[in-house]
Amino acid sequence: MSGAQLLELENVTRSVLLPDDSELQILTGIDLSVSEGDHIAIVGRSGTGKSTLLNILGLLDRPTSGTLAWRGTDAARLSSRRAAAARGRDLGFVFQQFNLLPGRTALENVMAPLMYSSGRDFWQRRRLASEALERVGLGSRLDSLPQTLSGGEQQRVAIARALVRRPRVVLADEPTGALDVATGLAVMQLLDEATVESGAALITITHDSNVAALARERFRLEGGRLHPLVQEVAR
Ligand SMILES: Nc1ncnc2c1ncn2[C@@H]1O[C@H](COP(=O)(O)OP(=O)(O)OP(=O)(O)O)[C@@H](O)[C@H]1O
Repeated sequence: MSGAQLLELENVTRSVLLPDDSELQILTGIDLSVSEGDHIAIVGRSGTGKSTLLNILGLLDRPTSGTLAWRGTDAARLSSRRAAAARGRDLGFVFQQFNLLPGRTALENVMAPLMYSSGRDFWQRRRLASEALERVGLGSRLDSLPQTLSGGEQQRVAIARALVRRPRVVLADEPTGALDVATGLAVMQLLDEATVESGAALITITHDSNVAALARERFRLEGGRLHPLVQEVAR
């Protein structure tokens, strides 16, 4: 069952001005409600605006029109300080290419987001990071460097890093895109379980319908809008 509402998009559009002064309409009317415990998958062909939508959901970009509310407050009214705090603490990101710091151990990578926190999160960063790595099954690889880990293991480090501050929403952009099918599904299952366990909402952007099938709500982004997707995958 869904918990408190976190993000709400109403009739959100996003367009950009091209060099010839014409306007490219990328998103034409997005309605989406995201609550605690949700797992939403958004699929769509290349160039349909998935990254554009993810940037808006991650408070990195603003809609051209329509409203985006973050925990009941219109994001346009959030001070830049509150928006930055939400991005740092309440939103976790997982990327296709893992984006781990090379030359830093798994533990140091997961501790990195806690370096900017205060209180318990800062002082207990080593313990919190090692617990997060244990949760993703990497308790024995704390001192491993990313280049000595497999792709699936690197993505699990990235998941531990995304979850270590206990975000309210995790945004995953093609999280299985650099992994083989079996590893990708295992990583996705882990990401789903870990977010459910921490009570966060998970939004997965993917072009892989098997990955999308793990989500509890699915949409296809097409023509600048989200269309509910019925289960269409046999596994
Ligand atoms: N700042 C910009 N200026 C011009 N065009 C842009 C800009 N941002 C996005 N676009 C265009 O808008 C469309 C949607 O881009 P977006 O990156 O959101 O798509 P996507 O679905 O994430 O694609 P992919 O799956 O290939 O990453 C693309 O055609 C892109 O070229």
